[in-house]
Amino acid sequence: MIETRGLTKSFGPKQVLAGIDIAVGQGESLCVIGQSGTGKSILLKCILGLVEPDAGDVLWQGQPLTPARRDFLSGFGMLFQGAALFDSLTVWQNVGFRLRQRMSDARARAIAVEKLARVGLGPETADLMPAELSGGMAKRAALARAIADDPQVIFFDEPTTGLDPIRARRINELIRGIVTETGATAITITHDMHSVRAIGDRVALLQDGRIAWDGPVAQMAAADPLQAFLGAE
Ligand SMILES: Nc1ncnc2c1ncn2[C@@H]1O[C@H](COP(=O)(O)OP(=O)(O)OP(=O)(O)O)[C@@H](O)[C@H]1O
Repeated sequence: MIETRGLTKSFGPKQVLAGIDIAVGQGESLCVIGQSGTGKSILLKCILGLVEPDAGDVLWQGQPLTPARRDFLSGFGMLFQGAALFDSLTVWQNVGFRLRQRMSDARARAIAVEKLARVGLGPETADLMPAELSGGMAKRAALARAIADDPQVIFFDEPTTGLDPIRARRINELIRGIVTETGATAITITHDMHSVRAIGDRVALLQDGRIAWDGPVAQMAAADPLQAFLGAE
């Protein structure tokens, strides 16, 4: 279980997070939505320990995730917006990046090839360079990297950004399948309501620094605060 309690963060006079309380249970998939600039990325960075909140706590299994425990997060998976593959490494070296720190290249490569297969990329892609991949393939490779270490928690930052609707749908379906089959906890930052429907069990709306609505995806059609998002589709 990952939880935030009373997270606040300001930049100068601007308060971006004004007390965020969210809890995501083991195996649950939460989507955080909100308009551009509402602080979704800052919230994610606070959870990951990349930004220090002004106040509040991030808890993992009931215990505060202090800087000393942040190394826990190195075992978590992360799909970055725009894939963010390392240009100078091959696809399998990207996927096996963390694995290579604690096992032989042969073993890491075998796991990388297996994870690439899970996201629909054949073994022939393993030795390509990221520049040789299409946008959709790069996103898949990045997804394979996010799951390479069988993480308990996976963060997805705008997973469909830059993809056409068909590729976006395939990525959403892949994510949902992977989250379900691994039982991982998933936190997805998105403004794509198709992603919310495909990936999420629950959705939280971030607005004016607070969670304006938090509930099951199945109930969002009747939620007043979400109407602007649903109407924009
Ligand atoms: N290092 C920083 N210094 C000052 N302001 C910042 C900093 N980082 C973020 N902000 C501000 O915090 C607000 C929230 O930014 P954030 O990137 O979290 O928004 P977002 O909801 O993820 O937006 P988008 O959907 O466009 O990515 C923005 O107004 C941004 O300008």
